Amino acid sequence: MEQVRIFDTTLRDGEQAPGFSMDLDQKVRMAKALLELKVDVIEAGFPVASPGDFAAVKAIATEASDMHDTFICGLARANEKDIQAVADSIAPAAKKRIHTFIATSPIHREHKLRMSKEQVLEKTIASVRQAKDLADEVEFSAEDAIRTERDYLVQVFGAAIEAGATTINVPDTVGYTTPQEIEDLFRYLIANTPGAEKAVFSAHCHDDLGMAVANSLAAVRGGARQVECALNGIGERAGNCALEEVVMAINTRADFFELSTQIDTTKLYNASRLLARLTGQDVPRNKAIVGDNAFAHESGIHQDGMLKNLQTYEIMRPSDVGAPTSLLVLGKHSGRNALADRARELGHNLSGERLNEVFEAFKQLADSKKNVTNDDLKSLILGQSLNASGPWRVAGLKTGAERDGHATAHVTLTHQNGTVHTHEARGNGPLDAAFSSIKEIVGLDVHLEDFSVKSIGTGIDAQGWADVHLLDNSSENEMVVGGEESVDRRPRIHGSGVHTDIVFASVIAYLDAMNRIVRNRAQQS
Ligand SMILES: CC(=O)SCCNC(=O)CCNC(=O)[C@H](O)C(C)(C)COP(=O)(O)OP(=O)(O)OC[C@H]1O[C@@H](n2cnc3c(N)ncnc32)[C@H](O)[C@@H]1OP(=O)(O)O
Ligand SMILES: CC(C)C(=O)C(=O)O
Ligand SMILES: [Mg+2]
Repeated sequence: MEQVRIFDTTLRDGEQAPGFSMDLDQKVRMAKALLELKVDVIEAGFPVASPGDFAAVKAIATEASDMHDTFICGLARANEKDIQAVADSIAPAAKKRIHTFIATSPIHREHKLRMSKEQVLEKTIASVRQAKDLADEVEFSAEDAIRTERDYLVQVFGAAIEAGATTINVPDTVGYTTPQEIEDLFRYLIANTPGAEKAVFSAHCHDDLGMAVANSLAAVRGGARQVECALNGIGERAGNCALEEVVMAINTRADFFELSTQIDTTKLYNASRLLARLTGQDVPRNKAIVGDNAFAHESGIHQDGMLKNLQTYEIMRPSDVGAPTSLLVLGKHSGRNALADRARELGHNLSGERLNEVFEAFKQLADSKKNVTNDDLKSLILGQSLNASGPWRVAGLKTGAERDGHATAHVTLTHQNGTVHTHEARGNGPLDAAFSSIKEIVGLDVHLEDFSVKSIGTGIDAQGWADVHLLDNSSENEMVVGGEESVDRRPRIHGSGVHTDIVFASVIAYLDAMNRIVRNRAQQS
């Protein structure tokens, strides 16, 4: 299959965007990752921009001094000083490319460069000629090509090829074009530029209208055989065409494009993360190919499909891009099949009514918590089994603080015989008040001996796990006092509760212990 060259400009166009500046060490580390990715060209910087960028480009060229598959390139305006700076900085590289550019559109010619068409043409020829003697290859770009008159563009490109440029880059500098328009432009340029057969045509698309990748792929359909792109799509303003996206589109839809690249796609994820780490700019969750959600599924229907066949909802394997394995995230959109699958992984076989009960509790939890973790699920299965074994269940709880430091709790309990009971009590705090209400409704004389709450997992929405120990004060269990020793024969009953609200968790725990006492008594009688 014919190959499309991947020209990486993470370290030049990417780095020149606000927030993405890198120092020499960082640029070299990134360049090593790009070499491992096997990009065809690394545009390492704009050497005349600063002594630091010159040194970084030189250090990268030195790193690539025996790398014969990757060109090291630097950017230069169409003037002698810039071109010489690129030549000097890339000198140590095994393969050297000078990239020189000048704007060709009327708005740039008239207002920015203040040059006539003829002057721009002359600069183009002079700079390509100079660069040709200083590197293995010369690339010429007509900045803002998309907004340039087509006949003039053909003239400039023809002159650049004649002067020695072997790559002709057609930038959509301001992200203005559309897929149909750019495909048509490439067909036109390749058909009409004198000497076009001696050059590789290249696309350099920006993302101002969110079409950089689509436009680059359309350019490829129109005959482009080099795509300029940056990892994570970084670059001026809204960024450049995202390297990982364009590469995986060509790769995944080889049936459509009938083309390939030489990129080792299994290195994409790590390279993307390295860039994020070095620049301190996180990859958005929903970023194609490398975002956290690229291979994550929360909705039940998708999870069910994934459990039956991965291809139902994934067009690439995570391993194709070096990403962690697909993730079924449990949340409020998940279904029973995914819940049962995760529970099985955790050692609990849930099915039938039991699965329904846990599922109901899970949905309640998921409504109050973004992600339900394995810890949450384990405690939910355990806690739910405690809470499920009545006869009493918590149906409602409202607590409030009073000015004098006391609190009130309005508790509603249901009994398995279908009755509903409510009671409001005052206490020293919301728990004291809630426990009094429960005691009143259930009608048991108990003593709270021990109580604790701990967090399961971390974060503001972590669940609370409450443990309660009650002493059953019923008459047959009275303390026996005799001689020097007193023996407390009251049974010590334990209860647990789990909830994102710790007051609720405590109430469930208290009621769990109460339920045990009720069940014990029923058994005894
Ligand atoms: C579309 C792109 O991404 S182009 C690359 C953009 N990247 C950068 O600009 C990052 C690096 N740039 C820099 O560090 C600085 O701008 C430098 C060192 C290159 C130049 O700095 P200065 O000499 O102070 O010039 P300044 O940036 O203010 O203005 C740019 C000058 O270059 C001229 N110029 C712009 N493009 C070109 C070109 N391709 N060829 C020749 N001259 C050009 C402008 O007309 C302007 O000239 P003027 O000073 O005569 O008006
Ligand atoms: C220098 C050129 C290639 C550029 O970055 C642009 O026009 O966007
Ligand atoms: Mg650009």
